[in-house]
Amino acid sequence: MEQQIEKIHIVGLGLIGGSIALAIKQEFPAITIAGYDINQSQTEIAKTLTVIDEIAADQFDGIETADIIILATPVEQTLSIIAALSSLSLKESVIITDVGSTKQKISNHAASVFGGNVQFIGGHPMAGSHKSGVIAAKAHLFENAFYILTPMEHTSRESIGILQHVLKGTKAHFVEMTPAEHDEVTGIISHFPHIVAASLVHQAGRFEDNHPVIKRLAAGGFRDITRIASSSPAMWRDILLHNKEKLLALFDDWRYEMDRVRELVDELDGDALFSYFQEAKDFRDGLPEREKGAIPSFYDLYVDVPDYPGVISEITGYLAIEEISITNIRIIETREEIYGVLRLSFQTDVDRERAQKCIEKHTDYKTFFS
Ligand SMILES: NC(=O)c1ccc[n+]([C@@H]2O[C@H](COP(=O)([O-])OP(=O)(O)OC[C@H]3O[C@@H](n4cnc5c(N)ncnc54)[C@H](O)[C@@H]3O)[C@@H](O)[C@H]2O)c1
Ligand SMILES: O=C(O)C(=O)C[C@]1(C(=O)O)C=C[C@@H](O)C=C1
Repeated sequence: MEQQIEKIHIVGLGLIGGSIALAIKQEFPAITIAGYDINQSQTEIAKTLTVIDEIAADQFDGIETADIIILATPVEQTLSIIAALSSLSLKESVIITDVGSTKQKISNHAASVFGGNVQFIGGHPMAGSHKSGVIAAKAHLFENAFYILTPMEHTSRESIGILQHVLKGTKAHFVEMTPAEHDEVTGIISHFPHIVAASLVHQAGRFEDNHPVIKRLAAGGFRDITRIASSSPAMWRDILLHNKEKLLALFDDWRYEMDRVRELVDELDGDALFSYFQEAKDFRDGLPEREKGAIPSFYDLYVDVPDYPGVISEITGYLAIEEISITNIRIIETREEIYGVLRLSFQTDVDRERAQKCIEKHTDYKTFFS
């Protein structure tokens, strides 16, 4: 790598900015990472957790000496930061990138603001969480995920190589596409599903007056499909505002889809309904699990546990001793006799395997995962 990267400046120290900082630091401990977040407490937590080495007093404090600038704010904020950056004296060789979930507006804005004078490379790690904030940041958040890059026409291959090298610690797989293709694809597999998740929650909420028990009865299916409805409202407001055209087309497509299913139900067409679910199952089961591409947001481990008070804290206590973090825990089945099944969810399959070994070491509870 020709250019020596000594300092990285990150604006936005939340889940993604923090996770990228941790991943870079893990791979390149000698690189200095300075960071700023508009929420002072986020900045302070990031420093306390050594996610960053230096606190930038404001968005651009010390940015003139940065080799790489990473914008990790909600996408509407990214636009205004790009505009502000254009009037600063930055390193001639500086590389600027973002992590936004939308690319067209950001890339067009960067092109109009920077022209060919700055190496701007749009970026989007296709992994994350419904959680927000630096407290949720993890170095391995992007492991095995796709990291989409949307370079500009004048972006040099050398700059792209440098950025990919610096981001090597993410253990993500880099793929390049145009901003337009990016917004279309992510509209289908990310943005619109978030609208659907939130709409299902609104629908349940509308029926809660007549059925107050709805919240208590909401089980795995509703919880699974609506998990992402717990994501950051600010983030998703901005994403929808940035991807309006693609999403309007998807609303039309969704209406067609709902009318199609409605008709099958109305006609009590059992065969067609069976095929409808079978084809969906085949597609969903075909999603790549462990290779490149779609990765499960969580890796689940099932534990057969005796149904007595304290069994959950017993299990989590053993995992805490070995510093194995859990992303979710739930009793998913209570059998007639004395047993229940705990479903423990982990961010990676490495954590899951460590947990399985830990539980088998400390207990005789049966564990299993698919
Ligand atoms: N959450 C995900 O799963 C995910 C995945 C991939 C990409 N992204 C994208 O990453 C970006 C950040 O998302 P996140 O999940 O880290 O959200 P987050 O809420 O965890 O972090 C965003 C941070 O930016 C800060 N911020 C907002 N405006 C700012 C400004 N003007 N200057 C400095 N800091 C500012 C906020 O205080 C917050 O701490 C978004 O553009 C999002 O679309 C999110
Ligand atoms: O894992 C989650 O909770 C996510 O929603 C992550 C997710 C997505 O899959 O839609 C959300 C936004 C991003 O731009 C990329 C990934």
